[in-house]
Amino acid sequence: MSETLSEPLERGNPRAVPDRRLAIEARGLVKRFDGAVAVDGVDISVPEGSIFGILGPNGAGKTTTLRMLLGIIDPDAGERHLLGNPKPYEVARAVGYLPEERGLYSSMKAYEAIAFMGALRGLPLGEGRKRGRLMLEEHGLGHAVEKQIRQLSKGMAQTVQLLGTLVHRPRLVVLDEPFSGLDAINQGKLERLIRRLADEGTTVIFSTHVIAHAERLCEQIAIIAGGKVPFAGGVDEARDRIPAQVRLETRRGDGSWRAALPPDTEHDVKNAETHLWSFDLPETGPEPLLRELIEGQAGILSLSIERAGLHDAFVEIAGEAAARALEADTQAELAA
Ligand SMILES: Nc1ncnc2c1ncn2[C@@H]1O[C@H](COP(=O)(O)OP(=O)(O)OP(=O)(O)O)[C@@H](O)[C@H]1O
Repeated sequence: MSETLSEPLERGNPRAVPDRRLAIEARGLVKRFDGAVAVDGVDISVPEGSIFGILGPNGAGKTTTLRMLLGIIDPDAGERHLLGNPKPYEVARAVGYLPEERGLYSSMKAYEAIAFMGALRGLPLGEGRKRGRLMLEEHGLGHAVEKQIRQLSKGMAQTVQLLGTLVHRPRLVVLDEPFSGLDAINQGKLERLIRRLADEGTTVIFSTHVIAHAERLCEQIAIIAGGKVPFAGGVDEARDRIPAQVRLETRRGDGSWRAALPPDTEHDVKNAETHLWSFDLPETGPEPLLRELIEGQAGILSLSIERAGLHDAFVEIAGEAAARALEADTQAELAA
């Protein structure tokens, strides 16, 4: 039986991993702005201790969804439990939130800014100052401890804000587009930090329009487009929506084994001795195929099975328009 931190929501939770508590459980979330639907019936289940990505283009409804989960705004319909509580603001002290709009008081010193953010989540200021100094040093910003925010680069200020999000040691960390505005080196550092948090048992949910971050980091994702979630589940499960591609080289061009290849197999002859075949891996998997090839003496020269990436899965699930929108967001960010 799946165990939740709370009373299970009425509509059940078919995708929950058995025996794993849920840090977030939301069902049927709807939000309209001025009559226009921004989020249209979103279901999300985030297991405790996991890294969960909300992947979709700008305007898809990522921020609105996160804000509803956190209780910053109320949904027009649907319900959500955050750390088992149907009133998310009641567990605010156990949550760290990095909003999409970055900003710190520019006259504050870096360590004070971190302590201030911790104090907003119930951490005593003295403890926050101590932790702030330590965290800055640990993250290679020891030289910036006493610097005012206005003296820092944009990337450094963003790191300070991220540390302020974590200073009270939240059980759940919610990051809205955390990679935006960071250079490649700092993006790598952030990926490592997110992994470390999860290793320590912290649940991390982040939104992104960059497939690579979701693919590298997440155990589970929700794909969101036009306010709807056409897929929520494991990254591998999403990739398996597309058949793996088989590329086969054989010495022989005919034989009983040909019946094991799908009818739409592409066939090419490299030279009289080498036949090339490419096709979708049959649903029965590689073993029966290999057996036929071996028993039929096809003369296997090489065989590779390439699994689909999350990009192809995204196109399959969300459609080409959404995939193009993701790409455009990434290009726009690079140009900025
Ligand atoms: N406060 C608001 N008032 C009116 N419309 C809003 C408001 N907040 C969001 N929207 C609209 O809701 C839709 C979803 O926006 P949302 O910010 O959730 O998307 P997003 O996926 O986070 O994209 P982005 O990364 O660009 O913020 C958009 O059409 C947006 O214009």
